[in-house]
Amino acid sequence: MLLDVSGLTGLPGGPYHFTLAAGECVVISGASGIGKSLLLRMVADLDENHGDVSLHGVSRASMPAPHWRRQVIYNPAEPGWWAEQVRPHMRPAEAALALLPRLGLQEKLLDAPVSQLSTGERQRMALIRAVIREPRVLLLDEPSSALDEASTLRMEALLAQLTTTGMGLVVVTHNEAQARRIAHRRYVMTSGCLAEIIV
Ligand SMILES: Nc1ncnc2c1ncn2[C@@H]1O[C@H](COP(=O)(O)OP(=O)(O)OP(=O)(O)O)[C@@H](O)[C@H]1O
Repeated sequence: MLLDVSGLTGLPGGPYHFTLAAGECVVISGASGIGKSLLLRMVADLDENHGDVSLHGVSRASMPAPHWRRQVIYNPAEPGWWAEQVRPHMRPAEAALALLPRLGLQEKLLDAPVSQLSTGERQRMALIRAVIREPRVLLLDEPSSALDEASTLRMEALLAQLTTTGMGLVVVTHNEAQARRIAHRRYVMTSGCLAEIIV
């Protein structure tokens, strides 16, 4: 199993259990405020949490936190940026250049200040920023919340291609049509547990 989450507890409650295979896209949905973002943050080890989380059978507890976070990347709906321009965030830059047109973004945006990008442009740039780091698992929190339909479909096509490389995706979305399009398996989060639903 690529990712195995067992008995995970923390601020949103729990214990939560779920699995993710290599090349799989798992969608998590649930009521607003139930704790989906906090769950993803716990998996990425960004907030205090307890439980067993492993990657390819290797326990998260056995590796330094930065090593875990390079392999399991959390991408929030409204990502943070640490430099003024877009380009310094893009390493390696060549990989970013190749992905820009896939998401309908112009190359000149790399040299724009982050603050001048539209919300949807920032959201797509942040996805590229995460993808080019080649994580084994990408945790995506409402990745198309700021996107129009055409951009959403382009983003979904990229996600599908990523799964063919073996990357595992966990996607939180409120968009039911999107969940049906992209999910290999689905969970619904209710207070205290994740229930797998048949797709
Ligand atoms: N750092 C925090 N400390 C305390 N409570 C928090 C913290 N962050 C979030 N919460 C609360 O925890 C609950 C779950 O938040 P979370 O953002 O995970 O919900 P969500 O399921 O992702 O919601 P949505 O679908 O609206 O994005 C909310 O009631 C939120 O106010």
